[in-house]
Amino acid sequence: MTTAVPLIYSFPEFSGVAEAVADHIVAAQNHALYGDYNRKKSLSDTNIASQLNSAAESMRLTKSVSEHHSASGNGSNTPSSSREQRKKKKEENRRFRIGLSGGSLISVLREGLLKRQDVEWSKWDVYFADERLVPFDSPESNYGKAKSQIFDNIPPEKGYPNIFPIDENLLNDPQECADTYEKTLIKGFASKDSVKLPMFDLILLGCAPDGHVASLFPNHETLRESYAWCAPVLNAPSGPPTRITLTVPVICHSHRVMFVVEGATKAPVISTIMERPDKGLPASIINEKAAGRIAWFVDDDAVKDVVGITKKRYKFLVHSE
Ligand SMILES: O=C1O[C@H](COP(=O)(O)O)[C@@H](O)[C@H](O)[C@H]1O
Repeated sequence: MTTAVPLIYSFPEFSGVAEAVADHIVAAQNHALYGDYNRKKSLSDTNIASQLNSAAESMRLTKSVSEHHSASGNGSNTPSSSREQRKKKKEENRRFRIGLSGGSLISVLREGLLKRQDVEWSKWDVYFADERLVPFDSPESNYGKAKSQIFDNIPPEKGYPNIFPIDENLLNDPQECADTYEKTLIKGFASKDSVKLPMFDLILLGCAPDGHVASLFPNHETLRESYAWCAPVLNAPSGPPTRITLTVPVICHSHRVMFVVEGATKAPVISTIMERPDKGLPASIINEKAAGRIAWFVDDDAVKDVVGITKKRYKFLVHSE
């Protein structure tokens, strides 16, 4: 039985969810890139380091994963100016590393993110929380959907993210596909130092009516995977049967985890997640293990059956430009 009480932000309409989700993502982006939720684009400010709060800074330093910092070391006049240059270079090379789910989440992101001016797309590394093993041009492909609905619609002048889809040649071999995706993660998160788990800045999750999260299905053995970063799924009970998914330890190691769920069809499962954590649905497991770093963004329909939860009023973190 969990004692974790997640933050739940509820909105009357889809547009409210989309707006708040986008704000939360941009805040996470700014925090990852600049250590400050409200940091605006300019990188020329060499005092940026003083604006990093100590928690964010120590987090970055200790995790010491693949921040692609090639120390410049040239042209420095004094020790302090070369230190400044190295610091600046490091700041310029910072990436916002996000894990994306598919499904209904994609339209929320499309609605919320594309209209914003402060998404620094070119600094995003986009991985997938799960993927269905179907061709990218199938409407069932999480990558395909995200690409056609979001990434292909980013105005060119706003830059383009680094996107890491699965290897489309491995659709018939779920184990190999999962292993290969794990290697992609290792390259992105642990190329310099070995790390036990990758630490995403943010993982975005949906939740299906049957309670599955990413491609972690209720009662499936992948829920208990404690070693692999990425696991194959062979017999999903709904949608495409073969998939790969990030594992529970990886999701729960993320700096932040966001659930985005809307619609009355989700009301029964949300009520089970919130009121019967002992049922062990995947979302309840994540609520428990990532306690303190989880926020739910829902519409009122999705939480209409839940009694006795405290819904928070969302306070926008990023000042609009
Ligand atoms: O199969 C999947 O379903 C979940 C939930 O999707 P939704 O449309 O009910 O929000 C999704 O998060 C996951 O990425 C997807 O592969």
